[in-house]
Amino acid sequence: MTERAAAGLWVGVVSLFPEMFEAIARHGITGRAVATGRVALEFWNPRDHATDRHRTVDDRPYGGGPGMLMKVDTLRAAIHAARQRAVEATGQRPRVIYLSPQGRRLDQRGVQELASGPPLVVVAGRYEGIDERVVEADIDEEWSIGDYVLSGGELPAMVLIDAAARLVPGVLGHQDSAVEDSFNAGLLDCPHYTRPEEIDGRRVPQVLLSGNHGAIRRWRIKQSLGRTWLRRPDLLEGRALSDEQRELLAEFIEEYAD
Ligand SMILES: Nc1nonc1C(=O)NCC1CCCCC1
Repeated sequence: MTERAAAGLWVGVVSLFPEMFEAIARHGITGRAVATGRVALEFWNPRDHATDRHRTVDDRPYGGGPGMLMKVDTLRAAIHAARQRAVEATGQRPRVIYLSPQGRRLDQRGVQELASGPPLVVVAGRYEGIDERVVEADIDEEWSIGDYVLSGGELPAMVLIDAAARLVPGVLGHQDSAVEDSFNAGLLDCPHYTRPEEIDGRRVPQVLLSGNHGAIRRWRIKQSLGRTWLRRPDLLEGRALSDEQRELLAEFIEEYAD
């Protein structure tokens, strides 16, 4: 029996392919978050607002050129319906998000901002996109998951929802100490190991088998800092390190130089 919880995150999704979202709504940590009601997902399909016989949801671009755009009236009807439902369900006006390569680059800080704010309505584009006047009139924020072009906004929407869902209290069973997390947040993860103790002659670092939890904690912080220094030094720029973190990073660098 899954316990019911108040939605820590309410997301309305506007998409022509709502069934794609089963990937996050029906599986794993996010699936359990939805099943327990910690994350509420509701869907609006512009096609359901089409009034013509062919249920048209695309339209030709002014100025010609290849491809189509999402039809304005069916898209706007879906956005407005989702927005209204957000207010009914949460008592708050939603933040309406559009995913596109033209948006602000999503990172963990951005995910934290979105997860801790008002309910979200996420609009997934298709074809060549949406009319700029809909962006101006109905979209509050445009976000990008990276500098590449996908076939639709559904996968970016799922990336955003997945990352935000993990920040909802109770979604991650193993909520570590918040303080530790905040200190190590924004660093690359340390290496992880599980059985067997040896793979092709490669052994698990002895410290992880020692049962010395203090040494294990320090080793993991040192590895996170060291990997960040090696692979993403930009994440360390301007970052305040604790005395312990500075010592551990210095140790890593010294050993690396040897
Ligand atoms: N990259 C991205 N980050 O967020 N979205 C992205 C994207 O590539 N989206 C494709 C969509 C954009 C709207 C028109 C149809 C294709």
